[in-house]
Amino acid sequence: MTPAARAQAAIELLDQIITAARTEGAAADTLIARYFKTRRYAGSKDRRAVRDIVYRAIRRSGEVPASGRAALLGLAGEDPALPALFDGSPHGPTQIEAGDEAAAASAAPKWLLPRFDPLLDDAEIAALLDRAPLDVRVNRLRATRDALDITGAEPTPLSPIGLRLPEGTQVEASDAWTAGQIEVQDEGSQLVSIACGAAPGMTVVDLCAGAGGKSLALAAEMDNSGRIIACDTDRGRLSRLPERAVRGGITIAETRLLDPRREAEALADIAGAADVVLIDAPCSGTGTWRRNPEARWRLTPERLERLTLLQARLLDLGAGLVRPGGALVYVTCSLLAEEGRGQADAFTRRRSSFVSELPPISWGRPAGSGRLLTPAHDRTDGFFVARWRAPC
Ligand SMILES: C[S@@+](CC[C@H](N)C(=O)[O-])C[C@H]1O[C@@H](n2cnc3c(N)ncnc32)[C@H](O)[C@@H]1O
Repeated sequence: MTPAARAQAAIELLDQIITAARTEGAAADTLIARYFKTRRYAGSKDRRAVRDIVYRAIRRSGEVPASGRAALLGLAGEDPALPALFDGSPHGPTQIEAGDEAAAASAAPKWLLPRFDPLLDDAEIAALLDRAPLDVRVNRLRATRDALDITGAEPTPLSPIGLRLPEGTQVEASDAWTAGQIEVQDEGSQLVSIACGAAPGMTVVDLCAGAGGKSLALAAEMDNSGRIIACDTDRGRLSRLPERAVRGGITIAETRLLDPRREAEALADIAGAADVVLIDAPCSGTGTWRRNPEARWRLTPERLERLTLLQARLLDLGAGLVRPGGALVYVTCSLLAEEGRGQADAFTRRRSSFVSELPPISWGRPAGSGRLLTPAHDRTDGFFVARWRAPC
């Protein structure tokens, strides 16, 4: 492909990504993969170059751009190599005309800025668009961090069970991954799993387990002894957990598919019985923009309101599963006050018999009754974590 044809491909992809963001359609990565599946003439260098342009254009636009062309023209204002590619050649973008719209640069949608946790200033918000490192969690059941020999791997600065790998490492092609010794997991996600305080022999409910990232980490903390009930309403995600558990040598995790709004019925047999309940709640994902910058284009005030209502409902549901004296842990990969400290304060007001306690960790910063990890301060994905002790 010529450089101009790559620019045109980026415009077409950005148009698709913008439409998908408005209509809750497929993720950018999926759209990019589909696009190239039907364009076999594009070699790996072309695909890498187009992908790079697309993601640079996404990262610099906090607001949804008017079109793919506007997104790229915005980027062209900052990258001197791009304007010349609007050359009107057969496969390239048409020439730039006076009045052509160019997307403005910003880190986040304007309506969202006042809703970030007060700890986040402009520099912290800008850092949400930095490039994320590639972290893996070492599975204590299969290996120790010191004994693993992976080219270029460095210990993660905060997590005692993490390794940071060179960008582009093909983790799933490695022997260590095949042997269940490592799992891809951001350092922040490892730390909030440790903050649950799960120990051997416990009964632990992971209420929003997804594909089991944190369930597997909890199982390792528990030395594969006890019981983990991993729940989710998404059949596709939850169905990936058993295979991952087998690879990691984990036998204590069972999955339970929940029917949205009828979760309590499916959990009646374990009401008041769990030593630890983890609620890794669905959220805006503002703490993971480094990996999913287009998530900013998908969030709307209405969607955020639906999420905060669901988080409150899941907290109340989780509270009913904790045994007397057990722990309730609330985690979000959000850096918005209403999904973090606001949600925790509202729960403490609703359920005053649950005593808020600081998570047993030293990383991050206190944020209301919980702690906050941010890319700028901790070099991890953003997380809020809070913890309560149930009444005896
Ligand atoms: C932040 S993700 C969980 C990520 C996962 N714990 C991990 O570490 O990979 C939130 C999950 O909540 C699930 N969810 C949404 N509504 C739910 C509900 N009513 N009950 C339980 N899980 C729900 C979503 O399907 C999603 O998988």
